[in-house]
Amino acid sequence: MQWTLVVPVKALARAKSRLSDTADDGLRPGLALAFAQDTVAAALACPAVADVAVVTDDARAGRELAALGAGVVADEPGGGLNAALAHGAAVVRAARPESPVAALNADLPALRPAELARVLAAATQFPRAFLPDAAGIGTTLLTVAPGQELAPAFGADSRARHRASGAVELRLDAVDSVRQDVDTGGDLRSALALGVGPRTAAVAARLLIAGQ
Ligand SMILES: Nc1nc2c(ncn2[C@@H]2O[C@H](COP(=O)(O)OP(=O)(O)OP(=O)(O)O)[C@@H](O)[C@H]2O)c(=O)[nH]1
Ligand SMILES: C=C(OP(=O)(O)O)C(=O)O
Repeated sequence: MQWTLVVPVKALARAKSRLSDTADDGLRPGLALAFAQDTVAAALACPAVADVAVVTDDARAGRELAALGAGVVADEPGGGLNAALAHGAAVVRAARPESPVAALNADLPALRPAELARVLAAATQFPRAFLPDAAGIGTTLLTVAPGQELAPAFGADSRARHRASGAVELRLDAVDSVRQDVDTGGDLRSALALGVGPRTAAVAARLLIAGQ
């Protein structure tokens, strides 16, 4: 079974505001882009993934992620994360109605293709399923079988909201790379400890050199 992934990417100039203590305004857009590049590259390297559609209004992010092999869907609703995901899911559904769809956050710089494959394999058993983030409060991945609505409820307390919506919580060990989203400096240290992709590693080295 091969999945279509929908990956939302916020405008880089506004992205990752909670990392402002770790990366200043000059470096943060590049750091957010590096997270997205490492996330998308790992997703495209996953044998369970047929294609990746990035939903973004950011021209630079769209160009760089298309260069990796992702499709790009314009964030036409411009109504925030869940509107972007619902729109992206509708667009990919129109092209591939028989494919299961997963929404995956773009801030998973340590993502490993084999771990993503295990999560998606577990999700195939359920009409809708999700994976909680490393903090246990949010969500990094929401999946939906063909013919079902994605009904994304990302944002504050999304683990509880996805559970309340009837999605099945995936309980898996050893998939830390799929859970480790990066919102804060502490999250970035955790991701670096897991081992990040090459683009994030390069920007993180510049952060260290700059003494931030
Ligand atoms: N297309 C799109 N993606 C979004 C939007 N808001 C957030 N995202 C993406 O959704 C995912 C999860 O978002 P957050 O972890 O809150 O990231 P963020 O909004 O950059 O971080 P903060 O500014 O610190 O809240 C990331 O992949 C973001 O790039 C949006 O309005 N449109
Ligand atoms: C959007 C989410 O991520 P974060 O908590 O990283 O903003 C979420 O967990 O639903």
